[in-house]
Amino acid sequence: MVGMMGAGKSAVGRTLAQILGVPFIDSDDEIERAAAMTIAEVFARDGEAFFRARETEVIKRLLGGGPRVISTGGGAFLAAENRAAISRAGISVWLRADLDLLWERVRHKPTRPLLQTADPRGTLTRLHDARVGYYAKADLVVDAHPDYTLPDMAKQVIRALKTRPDVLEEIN
Ligand SMILES: Nc1ncnc2c1ncn2[C@@H]1O[C@H](COP(=O)(O)OP(=O)(O)OP(=O)(O)O)[C@@H](O)[C@H]1O
Ligand SMILES: O=C(O)C1=C[C@@H](O)[C@@H](O)[C@H](O)C1
Ligand SMILES: [Mg+2]
Repeated sequence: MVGMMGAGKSAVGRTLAQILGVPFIDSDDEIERAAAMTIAEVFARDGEAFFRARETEVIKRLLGGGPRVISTGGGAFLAAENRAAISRAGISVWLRADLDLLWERVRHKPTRPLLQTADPRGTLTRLHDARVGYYAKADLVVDAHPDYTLPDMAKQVIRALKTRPDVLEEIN
């Protein structure tokens, strides 16, 4: 799962993995566990570049396992190295959500270090505009909508996956 903060990568990914009966792993959670710190603490103590290096390591390691759903962090798909690793080992799914929905979902949580600015909505907008071209490189896209539940979203992802002949057999 790739896409912006608040798109639902973690929540939809977890539901999707349950439906498919495969493990679910979240790269942000893995980084927090390995560092024994929150992402905000990693950013504050070691900086974003350090976080990005750990993120690449974690994603490459997770991609080496068996069939699974991996939810990445919102910035992961920006790096060409990560995109290449993901497309070698898996299928990327962009959860596309518009800014109003993203903002609605991130505004109440102070856990995202990149949004700790004087104008978080403006920051979210700038990040979105700068990133959308990278997310568009994903293999598949699924649109989020305020009325879609997590199972609705997971089913949309499955429907998109079924357009891929290489996964059709595995998820039937
Ligand atoms: N379809 C949905 N229905 C209801 N709530 C949702 C849905 N998708 C996401 N949410 C909620 O929106 C919030 C943000 O979702 P989530 O944490 O999955 O985003 P994310 O893409 O993983 O963001 P990040 O890049 O910051 O990790 C969560 O509280 C989640 O439960
Ligand atoms: O969009 C981003 O760059 C980020 C999203 C989160 O998932 C975390 O990976 C971190 O807060 C950075
Ligand atoms: Mg997440």
